[in-house]
Amino acid sequence: MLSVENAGRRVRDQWVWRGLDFRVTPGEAWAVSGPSGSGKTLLLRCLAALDPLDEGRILFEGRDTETINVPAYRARVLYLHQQPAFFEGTVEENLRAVLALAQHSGREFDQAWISGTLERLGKSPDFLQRPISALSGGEAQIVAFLRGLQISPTLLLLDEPTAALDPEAVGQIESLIEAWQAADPEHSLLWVSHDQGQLERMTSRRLLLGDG
Ligand SMILES: Nc1ncnc2c1ncn2[C@@H]1O[C@H](COP(=O)(O)OP(=O)(O)OP(=O)(O)O)[C@@H](O)[C@H]1O
Repeated sequence: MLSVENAGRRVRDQWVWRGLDFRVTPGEAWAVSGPSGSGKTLLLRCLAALDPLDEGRILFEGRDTETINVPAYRARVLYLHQQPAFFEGTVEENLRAVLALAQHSGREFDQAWISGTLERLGKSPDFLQRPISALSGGEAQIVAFLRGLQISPTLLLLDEPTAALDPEAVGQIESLIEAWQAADPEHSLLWVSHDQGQLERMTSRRLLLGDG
């Protein structure tokens, strides 16, 4: 699914990582670990086509991400981080807004999936009408996941999405991701987390970035 070949990234004339070579096959869940500053976020941003490499290449389903159609790529490869951004309005308005983008034309708001998922997480039906500004950090992260997962990505790039959440919210996000992974044998992820217990629960392969 994803092939990283001899990848390197410099910041201020110093290599953060170099000679990075690994392949993610469909269905795999990878932990990305390493000390602070070892370039974990930078790696996920490069994989999400948000930052360029300085050498090497990234292939997604055999195609070089340098030459790929970026909006179409981002519909398949979803980057989720600690502080999702929303516009003012309700949860439902924010979920629907994504579907109005050209690259998702033809995709309908899936009321049954959204309601069923919220019910499993213990959220009442009026959750969809809550203003974004009234959500807790954990609830906002649930909305960010619903917003992303409704467009059926294949690969999730998770950059400490639960780092600032209480244990109940962490459990809800983890169950959401488990259900997503179980729904399709192609669904794969890379997860940056400083929580070793979480990485042991949620991943089975490990990429360790060194210090410098
Ligand atoms: N946009 C940028 N401009 C300049 N330097 C950057 C940029 N992004 C990252 N860096 C630097 O690159 C290095 C790697 O940063 P990165 O955030 O990827 O590390 P990390 O392993 O995710 O760290 P942490 O575990 O603390 O989140 C750091 O030295 C950081 O200061």
